[in-house]
Amino acid sequence: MRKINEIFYSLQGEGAHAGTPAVFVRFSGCNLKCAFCDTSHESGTEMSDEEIVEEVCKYPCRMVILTGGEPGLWIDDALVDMLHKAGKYVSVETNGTQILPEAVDWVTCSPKEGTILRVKHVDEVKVVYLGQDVSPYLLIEAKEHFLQPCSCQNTEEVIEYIKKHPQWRLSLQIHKLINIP
Ligand SMILES: C[S@@+](CC[C@H](N)C(=O)[O-])C[C@H]1O[C@@H](n2cnc3c(N)ncnc32)[C@H](O)[C@@H]1O
Ligand SMILES: Nc1nc2[nH]cc(C(=O)O)c2c(=O)[nH]1
Ligand code: SF4
Ligand SMILES: [Mg+2]
Repeated sequence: MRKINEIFYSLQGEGAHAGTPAVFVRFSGCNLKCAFCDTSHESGTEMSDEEIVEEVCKYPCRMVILTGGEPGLWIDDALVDMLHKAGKYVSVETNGTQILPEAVDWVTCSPKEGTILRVKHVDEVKVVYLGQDVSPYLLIEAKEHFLQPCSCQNTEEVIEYIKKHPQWRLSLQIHKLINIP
């Protein structure tokens, strides 16, 4: 059984897949307590993998986004295999502190200051920008490196930084701009 905070159908709002319809599976619980975290994930219901997959399959899209909380604490090969057998593409939103199942199709790593990265394979890096030194995160091998404004509040600052450091791309949280989950 796994503790699930919510399962909902929306569009990926962030990063390289922004705009793609996806079912979000939000796991309860995290190993970090980021002051800026925009998600209350502590409450949850225990669900079996069969129940999780059944709920996911109520929606017609292929992409499933495992998030939280920190999904890296809670997911394993068995769940990823079951989602694959149901025909799904499995994407994970992680803070990067945990080793993930290798079969995951897409890893979005959002590293946090003062943590040690244990994730082995990263497809995109997506840093919440608050004026910190983000240059070390360019050394993480990935297809794309995104900076994301914090709660859409410092977009100008992020744009100015990216124009000076064009290795980065802007990730807007479009779901917050268009008021969808
Ligand atoms: C709620 S976290 C859950 C997954 C994982 N714990 C992590 O931090 O990547 C999902 C994404 O939202 C980002 N995020 C959290 N709070 C934010 C905020 N206030 N503004 C912008 N992005 C935020 C995180 O950095 C992460 O990329
Ligand atoms: N629409 C939408 N896109 C998202 N991308 C990552 C999210 C997350 O909380 O992990 C998220 C979210 O909460 N909503
Ligand atoms: S690691 Fe992710 S879920 Fe955990 S507190 Fe930070 S932003 Fe929130
Ligand atoms: Mg979110």
